[in-house]
Amino acid sequence: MALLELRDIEKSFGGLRVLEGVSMTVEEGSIQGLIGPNGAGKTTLFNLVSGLLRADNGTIVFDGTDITDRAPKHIARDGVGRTFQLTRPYPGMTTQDNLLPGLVYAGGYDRVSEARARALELLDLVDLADLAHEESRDLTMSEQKRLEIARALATEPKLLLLDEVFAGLSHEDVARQIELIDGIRDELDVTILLIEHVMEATMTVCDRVGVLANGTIIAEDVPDEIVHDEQVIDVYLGSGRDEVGTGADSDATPDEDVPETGGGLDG
Ligand SMILES: Nc1ncnc2c1ncn2[C@@H]1O[C@H](COP(=O)(O)OP(=O)(O)OP(=O)(O)O)[C@@H](O)[C@H]1O
Repeated sequence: MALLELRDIEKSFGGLRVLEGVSMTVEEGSIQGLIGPNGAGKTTLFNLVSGLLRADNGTIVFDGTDITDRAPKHIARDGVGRTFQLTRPYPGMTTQDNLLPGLVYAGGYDRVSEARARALELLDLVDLADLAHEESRDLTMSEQKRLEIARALATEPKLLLLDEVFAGLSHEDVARQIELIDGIRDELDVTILLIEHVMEATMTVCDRVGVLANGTIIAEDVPDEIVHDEQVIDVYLGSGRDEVGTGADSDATPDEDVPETGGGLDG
């Protein structure tokens, strides 16, 4: 069953047509990737789904309900959680307290004592329980990225939108992040849609991947098909083709750095 369905979504900023008829579905229980050149409109799509922006045309259906014109707070309460590309913990708050607004605002926790207990469980899940009482601004980048995920989970989502949660991480931290995302799907029963430029990680963790370019979805398939799709290679993967691995069974995975590709069209 489709948990999220986008139908013919259009969005312009002034004279700039960013999305020109985007249709895609995210199946319940899946980890779906969304890749595409810089400026293709991936974050714009997240902003539309989470209600921060309004589509000019088209329909967004989440869990059987039309949420196209809903306010962000209602969409969060309906069960769509998200992270932001730039992590932004509440300054001056501990790691644990950073989760409380989400738990109370959208997670359905009225009692602070229960919210605090749930916050600790979520911090444990993202491997930050030891840092629960540290000020969030003292966390490393990798820890802040995991806190960002925990903050999104605090809203108790059915669908989690992850915006570049592998960017800038070491090879080791990328592997840990992949494990975490798998765990969120399997243990919390959360469906995941993720935007990413780190191709090896994307192709490893995702069940299916959609490619956004030129205002539309130009391909949508399992990772192994996407990395061999000529059109996708032309507009996005480009010369990074030989560096794009699909995980353990790939015959083209480099053993040094995790490849990051943003080639192809810019802007
Ligand atoms: N609020 C806005 N006002 C005007 N233009 C915007 C706005 N938000 C996004 N844009 C423009 O829309 C286009 C798509 O931006 P968006 O951030 O969605 O792309 P993206 O695919 O997420 O890119 P990246 O991979 O670099 O993060 C860009 O040209 C961007 O400058």
